[in-house]
Amino acid sequence: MGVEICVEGLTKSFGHQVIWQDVSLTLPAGEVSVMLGPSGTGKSVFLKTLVGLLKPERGSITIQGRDITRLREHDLYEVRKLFGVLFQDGALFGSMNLYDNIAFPLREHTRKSESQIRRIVLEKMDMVGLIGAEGKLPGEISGGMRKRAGLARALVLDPEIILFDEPDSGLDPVRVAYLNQLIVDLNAQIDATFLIVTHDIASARQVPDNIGLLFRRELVMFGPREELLTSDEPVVRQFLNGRMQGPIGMAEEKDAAQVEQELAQLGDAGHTTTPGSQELPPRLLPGPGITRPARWQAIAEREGALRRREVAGA
Ligand SMILES: Nc1ncnc2c1ncn2[C@@H]1O[C@H](COP(=O)(O)OP(=O)(O)OP(=O)(O)O)[C@@H](O)[C@H]1O
Repeated sequence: MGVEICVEGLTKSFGHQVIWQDVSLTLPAGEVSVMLGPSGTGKSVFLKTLVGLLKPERGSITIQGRDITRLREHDLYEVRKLFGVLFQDGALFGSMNLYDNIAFPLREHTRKSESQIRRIVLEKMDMVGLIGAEGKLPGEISGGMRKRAGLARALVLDPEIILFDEPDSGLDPVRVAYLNQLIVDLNAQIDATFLIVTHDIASARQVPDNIGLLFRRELVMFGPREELLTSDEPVVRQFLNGRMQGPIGMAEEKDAAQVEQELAQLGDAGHTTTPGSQELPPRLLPGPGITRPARWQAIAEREGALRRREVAGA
């Protein structure tokens, strides 16, 4: 079972530039959460702060009863072993074949024998569909395969928490669909806590249990998928619909009068619609033969109730 991460009142700045402030959220154990936000709102900085690579100015990050923002380097090293991180480009070593890339954390951080390492590496390569590609160099394979190799490497130390930094960037829609299915299947199989930073709205709609949105140096919302997807909050709606009209501008936020005018022209002033009037798209389910975690029952009931309310209100 993955572990819960509890973030309270977190603030991160670089010099005078506040990246985000007073961020509070709980990533529930074993669930998949997605963090959205316009470019430059500090999503990657958030991931790096969670894993202890960046120090926040204020607030706490509690994992297994310890506030990791206050740990010394040695203790932090231990906590980091709970994490697997999939970086944007897979962060593979170009001169090593996939087998050696994936074996690397085991050789660095454990005393396992080469035969034990072989068993683990092949098991993880099998999970991500890379059996047969052990001898390939990163430069010889596609972007999608590199992501999957990076994911296999993030899995070898059996992490309790996996952070994904834009796993879908640079992939075509079909590869993104396969990767999303792999993420949902993996979460059902290993039950770790997942946090995914993405710009892909289709993925954000289908994959997670929870969604958060960073904007204007704050966490605008964080909550169950169905709450965000049916929200009438103008920033959330603009972002999830990928449109220009709304509070989010090209470089900065827009002024209130302009936003009001745009939303009125769109016939979509957030405050005049019925709360929760947005449609809830279906969730991506684990593939055939994969046992669904216990929480799926509760989620299905919650979403079913919401759909019934939608139908009754239509
Ligand atoms: N080490 C650093 N020192 C100073 N500023 C930094 C550092 N790392 C990030 N920043 C700044 O923090 C801000 C947020 O960056 P970050 O990469 O987290 O944004 P993001 O939301 O992930 O963006 P994108 O969606 O485009 O990847 C940017 O203005 C960036 O320049």
